[in-house]
Amino acid sequence: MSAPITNRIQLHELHFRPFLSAEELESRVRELGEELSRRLYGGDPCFVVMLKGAFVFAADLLRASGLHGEVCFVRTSSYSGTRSEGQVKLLIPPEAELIRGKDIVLVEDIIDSGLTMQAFLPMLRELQPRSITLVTLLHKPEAQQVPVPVDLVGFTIPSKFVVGYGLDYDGLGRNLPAIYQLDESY
Ligand SMILES: O=P(O)(O)OC[C@H]1O[C@H](OP(=O)(O)OP(=O)(O)O)[C@H](O)[C@@H]1O
Ligand code: HPA
Ligand SMILES: [Mg+2]
Repeated sequence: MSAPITNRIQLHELHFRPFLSAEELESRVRELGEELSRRLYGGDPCFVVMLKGAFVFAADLLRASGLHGEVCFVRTSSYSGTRSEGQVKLLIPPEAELIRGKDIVLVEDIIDSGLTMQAFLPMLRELQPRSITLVTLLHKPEAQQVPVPVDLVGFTIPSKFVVGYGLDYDGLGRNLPAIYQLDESY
């Protein structure tokens, strides 16, 4: 039998404590979906989802928004364990023909140092979208090293490593239905 989601968990050598419950996530994602739908009413949206971390959030957000539009997946990578390596690699680029002239909803799971968005936004702008609305589930303002034009934030959180609901520690934890925070007392 699997452990209840309210308990502490261990991924590899690190311990994590419960931080945001599945119910809190569901309710905030519903609000974000409604807000997006208000902002983009009458627009011509295309959702750009940042893999891998944003896949769970995006699945819920897109359904909550009720908007019609294509979905495009992009993959960047910079994290090794709990640290950004600084160098942002574009592993899966966006489909240019889905971006040009569209109102892009850029879906991120987390803005931490800001380096991923700092590297990716110019690449996206080069494809000439009509507009970009950047939505992130989590934002760590105290960890941010560079400015990022964020439009919608689910939760502003402290500068501690988190996992679950799409976010990983070294590949694990993405399928947890709630979000957990690193417990450094172990
Ligand atoms: O603001 P930053 O410090 O750049 O961090 C945010 C980015 O880091 C994570 O991606 P990661 O590179 O770990 O890839 P993943 O989504 O596949 O886990 C996360 O999903 C964001 O895309
Ligand atoms: O806190 C985090 N958790 C998981 N992945 C991340 N990528 C940037 N910050 C984080
Ligand atoms: Mg990651």
